[in-house]
Amino acid sequence: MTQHIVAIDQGTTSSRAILFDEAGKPLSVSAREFPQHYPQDGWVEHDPEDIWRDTVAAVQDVLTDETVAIGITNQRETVLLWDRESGKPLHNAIVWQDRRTGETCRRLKAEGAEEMVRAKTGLLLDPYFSATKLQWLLDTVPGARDRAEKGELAAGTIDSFLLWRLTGGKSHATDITNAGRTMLCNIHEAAWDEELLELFGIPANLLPQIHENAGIFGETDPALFGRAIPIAGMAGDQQAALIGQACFSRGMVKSTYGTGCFLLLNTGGEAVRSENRLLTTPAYTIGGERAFALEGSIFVAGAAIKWLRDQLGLITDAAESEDIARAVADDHGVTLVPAFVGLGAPHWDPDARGLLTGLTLDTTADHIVRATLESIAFQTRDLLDAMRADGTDVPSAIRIDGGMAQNAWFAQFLSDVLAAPVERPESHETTALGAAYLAGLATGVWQGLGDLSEKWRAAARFEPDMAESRREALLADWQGALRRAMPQN
Ligand SMILES: Nc1ncnc2c1ncn2[C@@H]1O[C@H](COP(=O)(O)OP(=O)(O)O)[C@@H](O)[C@H]1O
Ligand SMILES: O=P(O)(O)OC[C@H](O)CO
Repeated sequence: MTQHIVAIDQGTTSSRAILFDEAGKPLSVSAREFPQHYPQDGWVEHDPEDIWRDTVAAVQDVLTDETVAIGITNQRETVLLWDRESGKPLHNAIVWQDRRTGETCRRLKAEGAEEMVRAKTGLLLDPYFSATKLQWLLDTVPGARDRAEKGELAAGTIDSFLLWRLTGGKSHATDITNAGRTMLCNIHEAAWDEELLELFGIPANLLPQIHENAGIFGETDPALFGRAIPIAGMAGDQQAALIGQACFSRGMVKSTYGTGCFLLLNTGGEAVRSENRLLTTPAYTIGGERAFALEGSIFVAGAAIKWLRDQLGLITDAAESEDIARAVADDHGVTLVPAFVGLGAPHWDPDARGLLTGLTLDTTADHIVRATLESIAFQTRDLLDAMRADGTDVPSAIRIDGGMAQNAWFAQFLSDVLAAPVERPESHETTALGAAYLAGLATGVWQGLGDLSEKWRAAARFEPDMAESRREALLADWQGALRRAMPQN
């Protein structure tokens, strides 16, 4: 009997549904881009009703009678509050890129909270994570804290909101990878932590139950798709990409280039603590077996290409950046630091802002486009250097995916700058594939991780092809520009 799985991939810029067959082959895709809201400098919001409407429509587009399960993967950290009775959000969701709680984080650091937070969560005190965003919602939305204390409200990341809505309010759950990014979860115990809840002023009754990644989270309300379909897997999108890339052994690494760039190194059952400002994060728990990862998070990757298109009008679509980068001999000394929402790993500077250096009268728009692509490779290099400095074994080849990975010029430049081979898999939908794998493991479509590893194939491999002297010169320019983007550091 044919068995299909639908993966929901709710990303920062688009909501998608992808139908997979038993071979892990994508059969159809439905995607909808949705509006970003920037109410103030450094603030980023999403309307949860946009996300909900687009997700349901995308699932309806691809669903077949043979679909046996749904998996969910999502932009992480983005958080919202909703009414348990009506299911209505109280406010827009506050997006992971949002910096409005920078001051709160600075205060908590000054009060000496960072060590306790790091030891329990593996995270650094930065506005990136959900806890201070949720605290802001409770303190700012009129009546929210009172209603929360009376048990009238629910909170959660996007996975949890979608699950609630898809199950008609029957299931309020999340998975360990999403919980691990809230800054409220003790990742060693896989449980909400009282001391953290108190620090951020979050009532425990707001929060979902934490589950393993592969298992039955609930069933869809039959009113939505004509029948009840099990939701059998959930994971944050970067962990789902790690699974979709079959990085199941300690020492395997993947780097995903969507809105941001996230490099995850599987560290097996050990939660490795970084001395170089990387994050320690749950990778997955499947069948009781826990894996952790070291993560480097860059806030702006594909978002910089979107900026070239939407704000500067230098390109008309993202793919055009590839031909432009090839058409010029070099970047003509131009360097971009895309610190549009501060800088993430390994710098963690919420106050850094974007910078373009090396401009001359003969700089062209094409040089700026090329410098934008280059900046994402330089940031990845900084992450790998931090991992090496932590003494972890960085593997011989890096597996890449996400929208930007389709850009072959970028993939080659990345390999040149990293001085390491870069591999791109057959599947373009690696994140969604990871969510499908989880749902398929829980429903017996696939038997175990070994089964999934065998399916991974490199469709393209990029070998380093740049003189060492040139690489060093480019990296020196990058480091110089980076220092200027963070004057207070
Ligand atoms: N060929 C390309 N070259 C460079 N960037 C690209 C290309 N195709 C897509 N992108 C960028 O990739 C991002 C979309 O990737 P995706 O993985 O769908 O992101 P997300 O899940 O964050 O919404 C966009 O920011 C887009 O600008
Ligand atoms: O939307 P993406 O794919 O860039 O991913 C967002 C991350 O999960 C944020 O941590």
